[in-house]
Amino acid sequence: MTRTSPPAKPMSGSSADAEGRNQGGGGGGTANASPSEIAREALRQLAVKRVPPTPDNYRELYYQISGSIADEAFPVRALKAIASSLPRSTPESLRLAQQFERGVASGQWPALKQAVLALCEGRDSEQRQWSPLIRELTQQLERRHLGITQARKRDALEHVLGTNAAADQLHMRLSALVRSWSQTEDDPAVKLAAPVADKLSAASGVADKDINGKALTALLNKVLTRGIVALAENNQQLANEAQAIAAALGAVSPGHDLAPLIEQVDHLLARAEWEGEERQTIRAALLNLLHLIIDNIRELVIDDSWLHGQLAVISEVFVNPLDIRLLDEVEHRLRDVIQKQGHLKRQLSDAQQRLKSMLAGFIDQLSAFSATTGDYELVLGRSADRIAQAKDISELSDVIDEILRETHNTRESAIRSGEELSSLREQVSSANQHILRLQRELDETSEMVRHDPLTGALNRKGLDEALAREISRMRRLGTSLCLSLLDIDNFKQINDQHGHVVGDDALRHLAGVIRDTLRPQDAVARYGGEEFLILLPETDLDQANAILVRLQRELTRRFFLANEQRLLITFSAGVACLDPDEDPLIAIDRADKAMYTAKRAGKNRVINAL
Ligand SMILES: Nc1nc2c(ncn2[C@@H]2O[C@H](COP(=O)(O)OP(=O)(O)OP(=O)(O)O)[C@@H](O)[C@H]2O)c(=O)[nH]1
Repeated sequence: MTRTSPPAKPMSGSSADAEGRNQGGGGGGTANASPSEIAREALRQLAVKRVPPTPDNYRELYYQISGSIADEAFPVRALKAIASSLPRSTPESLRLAQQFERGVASGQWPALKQAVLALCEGRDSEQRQWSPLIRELTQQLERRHLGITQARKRDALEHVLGTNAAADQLHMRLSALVRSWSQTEDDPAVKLAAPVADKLSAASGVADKDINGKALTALLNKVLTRGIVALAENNQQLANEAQAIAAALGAVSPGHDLAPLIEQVDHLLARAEWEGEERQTIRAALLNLLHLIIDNIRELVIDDSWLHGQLAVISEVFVNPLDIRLLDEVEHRLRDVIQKQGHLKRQLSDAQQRLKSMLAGFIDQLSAFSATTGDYELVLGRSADRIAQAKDISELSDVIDEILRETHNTRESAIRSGEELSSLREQVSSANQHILRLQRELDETSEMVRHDPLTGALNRKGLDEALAREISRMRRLGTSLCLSLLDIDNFKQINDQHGHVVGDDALRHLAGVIRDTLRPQDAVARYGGEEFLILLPETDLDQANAILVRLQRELTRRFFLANEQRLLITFSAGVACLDPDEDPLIAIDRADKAMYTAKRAGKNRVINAL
């Protein structure tokens, strides 16, 4: 291929630009013709062929005539147009556009090639920058910002996306949006609720945030209507506010700005906190008052050991953290104290009344006796005068008769007084005995009120109270309540071999091990001779079974000593869980049947009831 000079354009203008820039060779077909001859011939053919004399047509004919190949012209103008439309919004895109411009200005294909390659690479790397932006965008969309609702965020995003901006501009605008969100604080209310939302999401297996949002709203509604309203039982205003916020929450539609509601909830919670603190203070003051009253009663009843015992138990309750079961126990004990005090007061006033009337009788007797002896003294004085003045024996015999008669009367009266006084003394002593007997009877009955005197476990009355209390707790709190009936194995044998006293000790031992093994909230009652019933609140059937098995193991560790001989006490047990609406007697019956199944199956085992 021969290199030719660029054909001069027939018209002036851009030909100068083209000159010297064309590279590569062109061969002459008319090898001997000079360029000007070829040019002339090309113009002639344009006219002959009636081809429009455009530069391109001229150039084509020129090369046909010369028989050479046209060097491609460097398309400066077109390239400049491209350069002007290159993006320059980011420093990087500006740098690339300028490099491209320099490539065009150089008129050199290699420089332009470099600029185009850099441009392509820049595009690639810009493409790669979208990934972190999209990741950050989704994160910020999910975050809950203080003062920016989700709806507002969606609107802003919609606005940016809806502008049909070029990719780099879109990138720039989205970056700015995401940056503004990321610089906004998190909403603390949502921070608090987040773990709950996560739990709900995990529990339901649904990651949908809308569903979580609804669940959270429902949850908050419950907190307000049940939690706060219950807490504010003595503060109607607080309760009303909680109800009002709950109602407003129920009316919230998607996209609603929650910020004012969140602020109200914040305020409400602060007031509920004060309410709680005030209650704590009142509770502490009431406890102090109760302490004071108990101390005073204790000082007043110096001689009553029973009352002292009861009061000691009550005082103990306040040493430990308050517990509803213990308070229930205190209430029952206080009732017993009040009842006992009432009895004692009545007895005391009866006894006082009787002693008063006895004393009055005694004084009457004394004065009657002294009146009699006073008369006797008068008679004696008078008789002495008459004896001194008597002139003969016959006069004396009248005096002696009178003395004898008065002496006899006085003696009769003294005997009568003595008898009456000793009868009075007997009455006082019998009244005292009566008071003592009453006192003893009261002591015994009060001890028997709710506990079995042999084992210290609850008796039937105590069991009934504990059952009623636990069933109502179960229904109120929706918890589970299990019970177990256990019966000592071969107890008759223990009695027969070691005697009844050892049998009693064995019962006491078992009751002690049960008490030590169970939790404080569990209750144990003696249900029959060698039968015990255990109440296990907040326990399901498997847990109850495991507790009884643990009790069996504990009994193998803690031997019972019968006359220094180690005896292994075992039991068979049936376990049943109460259905919320079930009659407790039916549940006990089910446990009883399971216990008999355990006996028939070989004893020393625990079986769950059907
Ligand atoms: N020492 C003593 N024995 C009692 C008391 N109450 C019941 N018993 C005795 O407990 C025994 C129960 O005997 P059974 O009903 O035959 O039962 P068992 O020997 O344990 O046999 P299984 O239950 O089949 O293992 C009887 O001998 C009763 O007299 C009590 O308060 N003290």
